Amino acid sequence: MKFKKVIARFDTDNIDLAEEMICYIFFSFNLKGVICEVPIPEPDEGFGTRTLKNPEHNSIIGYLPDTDDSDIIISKIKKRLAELSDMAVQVNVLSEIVDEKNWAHAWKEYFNVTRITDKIVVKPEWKDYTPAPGEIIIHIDPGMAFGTGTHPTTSMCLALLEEHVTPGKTLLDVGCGSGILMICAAKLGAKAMTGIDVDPMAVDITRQNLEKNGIAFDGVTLGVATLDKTPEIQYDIICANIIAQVIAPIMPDIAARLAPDGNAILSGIIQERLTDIYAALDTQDLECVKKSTQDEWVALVVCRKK
Ligand SMILES: C[S@@+](CC[C@H](N)C(=O)[O-])C[C@H]1O[C@@H](n2cnc3c(N)ncnc32)[C@H](O)[C@@H]1O
Repeated sequence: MKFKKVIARFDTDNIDLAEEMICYIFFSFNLKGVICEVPIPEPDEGFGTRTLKNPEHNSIIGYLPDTDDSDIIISKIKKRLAELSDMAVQVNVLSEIVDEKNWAHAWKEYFNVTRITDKIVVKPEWKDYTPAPGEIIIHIDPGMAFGTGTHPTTSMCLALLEEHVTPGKTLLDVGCGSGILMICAAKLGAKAMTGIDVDPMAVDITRQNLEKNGIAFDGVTLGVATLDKTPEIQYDIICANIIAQVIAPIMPDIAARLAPDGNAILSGIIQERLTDIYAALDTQDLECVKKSTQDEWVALVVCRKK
């Protein structure tokens, strides 16, 4: 099958805000395999055996099946992206036709072994890494789904999972992407886990990655669904690494599934949207007990008000 690769190359002083806005527009047009490419410093020496290729530009890339409608969709995307100039984000959109087999692996050259904490390391399947005693290695092949651990929103969630998951805890991951958070939780001892995503490809990739990491499937439920269509079971930990515009409206559904002493880890939030999230927490009698930040991104740990 052929796809249209859509590249939004952008220039701005606020890269995180631009990433969030462009990803939101890409998701709203149902683009698949959305990745953010921004120039980053070289990884620590000794991580992996190959040199990372650093992108030259800030770009968000996504894919659309190449159908009769794809050019119309791209022109609508261009129109929405042009409106970002009001927020001092200049976007230039390029598109090209690619074969699925070519693009599905193109991003791999940017993904290296990534240390998240002293204990947690994310390792792409095709890289070498010898674990130190006691390290948790997350083997990941995100395929077309989001979640390599290199993005601040994911790495903050992984670090917060290390603080909150103890053996036997139950977990719900809203927007499981590559399954990276579920794998981390399972390796920290979580037992019953549910992962949902609106993207069927992400759910497939999560299933494959759980298998690659030797995570037993009894106690694991995966589904292509939104949270309101997911059974109202209570979980000790709920993760939602999406974006603030998605998280704030589903706060009642999150609250309904949070165990009395449970914690929700909310990520994918940029500083500018924090007040929307705090307002949504308030309506559900939830409060923030920890705030992590990396660049412009924020991840919150929330619980019921005591
Ligand atoms: C930023 S990625 C996070 C992936 C992974 N959990 C991580 O932390 O790296 C967000 C994921 O949420 C999914 N998503 C977007 N809106 C959603 C919604 N309303 N309900 C469930 N999943 C959603 C996307 O398809 C995507 O896979």
